[in-house]
Amino acid sequence: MGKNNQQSARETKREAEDRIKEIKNGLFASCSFTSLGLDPKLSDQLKERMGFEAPTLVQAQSIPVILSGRDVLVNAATGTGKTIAYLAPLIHHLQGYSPKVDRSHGTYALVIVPTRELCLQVYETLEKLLHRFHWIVPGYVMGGEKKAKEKARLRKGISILIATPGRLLDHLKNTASFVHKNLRWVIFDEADCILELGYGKEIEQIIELLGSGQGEKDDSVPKGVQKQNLLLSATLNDKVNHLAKLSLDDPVMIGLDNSKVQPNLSLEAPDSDTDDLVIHVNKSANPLSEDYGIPSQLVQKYVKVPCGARLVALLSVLKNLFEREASQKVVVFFSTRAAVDFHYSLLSEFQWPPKSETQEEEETTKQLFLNCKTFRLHGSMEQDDRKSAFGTFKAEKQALLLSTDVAARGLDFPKVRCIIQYDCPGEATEYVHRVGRTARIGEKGEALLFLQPVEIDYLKDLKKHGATLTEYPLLKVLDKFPLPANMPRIKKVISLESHPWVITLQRALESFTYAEPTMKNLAKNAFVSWVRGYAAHKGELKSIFVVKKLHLGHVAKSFALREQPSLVGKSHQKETMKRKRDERSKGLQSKKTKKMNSNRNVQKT
Ligand SMILES: Nc1ncnc2c1ncn2[C@@H]1O[C@H](COP(=O)(O)OP(=O)(O)OP(=O)(O)O)[C@@H](O)[C@H]1O
Repeated sequence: MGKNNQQSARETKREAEDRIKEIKNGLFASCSFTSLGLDPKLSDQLKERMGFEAPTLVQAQSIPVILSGRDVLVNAATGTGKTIAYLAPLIHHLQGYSPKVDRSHGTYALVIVPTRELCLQVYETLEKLLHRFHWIVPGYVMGGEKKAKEKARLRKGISILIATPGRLLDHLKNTASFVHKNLRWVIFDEADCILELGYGKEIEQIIELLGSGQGEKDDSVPKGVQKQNLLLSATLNDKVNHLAKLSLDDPVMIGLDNSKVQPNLSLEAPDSDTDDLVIHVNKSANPLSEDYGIPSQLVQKYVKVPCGARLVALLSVLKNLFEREASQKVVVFFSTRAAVDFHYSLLSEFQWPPKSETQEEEETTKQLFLNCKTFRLHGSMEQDDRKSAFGTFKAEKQALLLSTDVAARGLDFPKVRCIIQYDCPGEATEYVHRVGRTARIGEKGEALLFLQPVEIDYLKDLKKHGATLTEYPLLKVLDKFPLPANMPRIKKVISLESHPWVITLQRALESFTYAEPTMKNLAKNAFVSWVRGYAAHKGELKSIFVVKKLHLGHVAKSFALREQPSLVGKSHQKETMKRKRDERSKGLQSKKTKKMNSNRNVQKT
């Protein structure tokens, strides 16, 4: 590199660093945790144990209001510190109780989250925060754990309980020793997601069983000690209206424009004396793009790839990323569990250069195509494997995580530099949460969305929600890879599929898949589930993601298959036969229920 080039590279780096500094400055409030009203011991804990020098803006806005006892609806970008914003005020109150909080008092606060991983994450944060307040006991209950053990823990008493909705409802109905008569706080973290995952009915029952609905407050009790409910997400939208209506009483809205609040909802700005408590985030101080909160330092790109070259493009992008910077973490999102399994096995075993070219060479010269540790995460893994993948990926410095949307919400993996959405996320809210796994708390981050040429209109949908993406220079990246010696040099590549690197890698991938029956089966299952998932896009997106527009032979290529497998796999046949048998015995099911069942078969998370 020439002197001038070196100097301009240094300047660009400095500029980027200055920008990040600027963003970080805009993300934090210029006050202390104590000045927000938190107990000095708790503020010290935040500083010394957690390393938090100052509150973030959303914390500075939320903490005093939550401390005041008002119900609150918080809408703030991903990675801006919402967890502390609600946990700190609870701990502040509980540590000051006299007589002291005791296990025998049962549960005082309940945090409801949509996924098991988020449940564990919030629990871990809570444990750290409670280090100095050992008499306040944290705990969690969630699907996949042994119920008997949870019952025993509940019997002993848990002061602050983190829970997923299904398991919580189960305990509320069946665990007599679960004491919640002192319950004061119910918090819905990722509120919109809880509803999107279909937990609406469970939540209604939970609110009823707990007596935490908005109509059930006792007006004679002062605000500071009566029941208080909080709802939080980066993408609060009209779907949350029902839950808000059900659970929030005269709430303060933080980070919500009036335009986002539905007129038919009982969430009008509180009248007269409480008017001053309605807070609107000052967008110039808060580094968010308009609409859904996307961190402004996030570099958002899309890559346009025809279906038949998708797999090669993914592997090439990943190789380029890890060769550019070995020490980094990347998350790739897929639409189905089977797709995660296939790509995980492929990346864990596929070697490069491929066998045929190195037959004469020593075994040791071959290595994995991607030189990094690879993990997977999805909903049908064993609970222990899920925990271990989540925990290890979190701790690694250089690693790749392949996941379904189970990792899209709330998870805080430190130092993730790039998010790749290999399969489209569906609604823009999901796009926002997936990309939100990077660029957290003012850090740098990149996001790359894979689109087929027929799907390009999806960009317009994202733009409507404030996400503007620029094109990723795929051809330039492909040109960087050394061509195999036996390939003719082509001066001008006409299409991506005719690129010699794409041809060679695709052939090698197909040979690899066909060499192992297990691998081929994984590919076939992934193909079938992917096509079904594609057909399950909802609403307006149905006109963008149209199965009929797909060339299924090319889709097969994207799973390293030479020909298109039958879309009716054996397991699907078995399921269909079983369903028909059940239907015959139960009488005819309604058309609607059948449709719901077939959608469930896609196993998206
Ligand atoms: N005041 C602070 N100073 C420095 N870091 C902080 C502060 N508060 C929180 N963090 C850190 O910021 C990261 C993001 O926080 P958190 O997970 O609560 O974000 P979030 O807003 O809930 O994101 P999401 O919407 O994705 O769930 C975490 O690693 C957390 O430890």
